[in-house]
Amino acid sequence: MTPLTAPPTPHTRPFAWHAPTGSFTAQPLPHTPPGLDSADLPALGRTLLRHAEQAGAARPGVVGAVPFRPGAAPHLRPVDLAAPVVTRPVPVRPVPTLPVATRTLPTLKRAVSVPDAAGFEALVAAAVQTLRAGTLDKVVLGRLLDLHLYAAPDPDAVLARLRAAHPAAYAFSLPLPDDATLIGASPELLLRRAGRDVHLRPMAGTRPRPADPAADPADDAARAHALLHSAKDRAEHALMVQAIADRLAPLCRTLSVPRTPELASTATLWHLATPIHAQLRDDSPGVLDLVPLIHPTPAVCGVPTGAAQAHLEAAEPFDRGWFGGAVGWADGYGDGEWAVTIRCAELRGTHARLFAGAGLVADSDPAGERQETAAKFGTVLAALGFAPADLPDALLEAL
Ligand SMILES: C=C(O[C@H]1C=CC=C(C(=O)O)[C@@H]1O)C(=O)O
Repeated sequence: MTPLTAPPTPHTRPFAWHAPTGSFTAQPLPHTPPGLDSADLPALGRTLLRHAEQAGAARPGVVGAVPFRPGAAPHLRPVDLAAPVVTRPVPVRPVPTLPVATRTLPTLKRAVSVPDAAGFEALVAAAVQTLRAGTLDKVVLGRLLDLHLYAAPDPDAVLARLRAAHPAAYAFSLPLPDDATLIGASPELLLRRAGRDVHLRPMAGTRPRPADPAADPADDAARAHALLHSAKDRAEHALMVQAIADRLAPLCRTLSVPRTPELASTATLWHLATPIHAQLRDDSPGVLDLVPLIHPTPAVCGVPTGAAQAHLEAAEPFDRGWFGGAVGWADGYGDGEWAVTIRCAELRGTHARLFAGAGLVADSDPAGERQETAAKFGTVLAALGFAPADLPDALLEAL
């Protein structure tokens, strides 16, 4: 097993993308085009695709991330998608057992959550009042967890562990400015465009799985069943699907939206998911036109979008940055694949900033929603070496 420490020089690390449909890594091409701070995703994409072509790319492409806040600048880089693309599916590998020597690494100096556990529950309770008053139908409240570690985690080793534990996820590692890396394993496909075919799989509704689902399959199945038949979760899910379908419909020749959601599992959580398939009316909207149309979905923001955004601006005591945005790639034909940036962290030296959110409706329970965010932090925590059954007290208090 690769040790968790001793990272290679961050700016030489490529973008890595491991999706159920295929995997690749791509080194950003050297670039100096102006306008890189543009918030206009399609225009920025066109500029960088031209640049990739001029730099001699055989298959010009862009990779990067879109922040949560609409209007904030994306982080996009030109790449050559020709050589490094691997189209076969990622092999499903068993979760590795860590040797004892690495299991205890990296040691935790300090853990701080914003808001802290009590603060988050208070924000949920306040949001529930607003939801009951009827001005909002749903809002997704986020938290961050700052870990200060004695040793800097190696992003490549963290990504390898995320992939091993979540083989069906969209696992990514994106070098950011200031030697930081955005890393995660998102279960949620924002959208994939291949010609006129567009696929989405939005998620809302969550239940934790037992610590070892294989050891207690009946309990695991009962939790999944409870989620699938929960009126609260189904209502929250339906709001989201409707909002996404409404945004897509004007561009589509056909739009297939199943009436009932399906169950989706990660290693630790059950979710409700709806696979949506659309056929575009024409070739003109590329994936970089569609991302800003769909984002932010009610899976990360709320319903109605404007009121939910205003609520989050006022309530969340931190800037989400990339959390709740989108991460992925696009090519010169307008095809590409983007995941919702959740179950993620920013790694910067010995500092790891993790993010998690929970979708709230009028009958949400503050303690339950806080526990849900703790379970969602668990994706990256485990990849950093913090096993759920063996969390340090300082971390337990912060969760
Ligand atoms: C916002 C997150 O998850 C979203 C995706 C699936 C289920 C969710 C929920 O049940 O609240 C969230 O909408 C997160 O992981 O931080």
